[in-house]
Amino acid sequence: MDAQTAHIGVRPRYLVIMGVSGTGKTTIASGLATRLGWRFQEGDALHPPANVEKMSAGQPLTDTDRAPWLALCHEWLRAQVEAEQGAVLTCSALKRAYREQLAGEGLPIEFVHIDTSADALAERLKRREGHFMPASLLPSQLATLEVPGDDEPVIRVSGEKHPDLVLEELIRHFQAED
Ligand SMILES: Nc1ncnc2c1ncn2[C@@H]1O[C@H](COP(=O)(O)OP(=O)(O)O)[C@@H](O)[C@H]1O
Ligand SMILES: O=C(O)[C@H](O)[C@@H](O)[C@H](O)[C@H](O)COP(=O)(O)O
Repeated sequence: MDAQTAHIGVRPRYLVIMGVSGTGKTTIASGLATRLGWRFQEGDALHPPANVEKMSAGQPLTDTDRAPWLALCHEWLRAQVEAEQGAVLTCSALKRAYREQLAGEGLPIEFVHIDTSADALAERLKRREGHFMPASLLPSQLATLEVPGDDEPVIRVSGEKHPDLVLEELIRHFQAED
């Protein structure tokens, strides 16, 4: 545990910040990593180029498209667990089977599901600049999402509060559990 983490009083965790496009994964994950001194990986950056081309062209990914991406996400998580270094990954992790793949080999992964209304998401994606994901893919993202069940290791937060409030809520949750 480094000085910053010790100060906040949160033990290292291995988090996947999940949810549909535009829900705030990057915003929350990068904020957590900065505040807690943990490693951060943008899951979008692990997509094979063919996946990015497909999404950019407005086509939803299939299970087959996602398989190599999820494998890379899993590898990144495994390396962080081996290093015993707190870590935060963004990954939509839309289906239960994807979450099982991410946490495979018994990794102690926790998912943070950011839930945001379809209307707010559509508005955000329309306004977001410099990202390959078009707003037109939102309906397929929402249709594909399998909301994590109570039997899954998930922390649920609303993505409609200010990001600073979401970060405070999560850090308080971690402090209370440690
Ligand atoms: N809680 C929030 N309230 C309002 N806007 C937000 C919030 N979280 C993120 N945003 C904005 O919404 C857009 C999508 O956020 P982003 O973090 O890129 O989501 P994701 O990584 O899930 O696609 C960005 O323009 C971001 O600034
Ligand atoms: O599984 C998928 O269909 C994609 O991975 C998708 O869920 C993801 O959301 C994109 O990578 C867009 O990136 P943002 O989520 O950052 O908008």
